[in-house]
Amino acid sequence: MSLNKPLLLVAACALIDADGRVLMSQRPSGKDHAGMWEFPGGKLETGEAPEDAVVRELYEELGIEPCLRCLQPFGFSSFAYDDFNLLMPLYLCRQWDGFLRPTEGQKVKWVFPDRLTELNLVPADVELARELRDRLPSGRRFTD
Ligand SMILES: Nc1nc2c([nH]c(=O)n2[C@@H]2O[C@H](COP(=O)(O)OP(=O)(O)OP(=O)(O)O)[C@@H](O)[C@H]2O)c(=O)[nH]1
Repeated sequence: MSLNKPLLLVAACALIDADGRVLMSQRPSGKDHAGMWEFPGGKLETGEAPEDAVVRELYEELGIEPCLRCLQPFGFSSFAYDDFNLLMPLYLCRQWDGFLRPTEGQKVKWVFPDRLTELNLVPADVELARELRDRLPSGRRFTD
């Protein structure tokens, strides 16, 4: 049971490129789960809608601007960390303006869906990565 813990609302996004690969971001040193991989995104600000949080966070972290209409709900993670319960919707996005420019010193990489679960993922993302692997085209048919 996960009683008496604060609920943390985070919104995240799986950016998908023309080859069908998903952008993953590595948590920088000094943060919890440093070195582990996660979807770009972040905490909701007070009163903020999850979609607006995704647009804001992607601009802040990666310098790109997804259009609101391009965010497609995919699923969510509900995960009990030691000190909070995480609730995190995940959106898919295939269209954005601007060029990828990680702004917070974080490493990012494009990953084919069938390789996502091989990453050292933050715990709350493991199930979502499996879902993406199973539901997205592998994206490798025309590249191998
Ligand atoms: N952005 C993001 N956060 C995730 C994911 N999965 C997951 O468990 N989290 C957790 O959600 C929490 C909030 O993430 P965040 O990126 O806004 O915050 P942070 O810890 O980097 O701190 P800060 O932005 O306040 O400096 C973190 O504890 C992070 O580990 C994910 O896929 N994306």
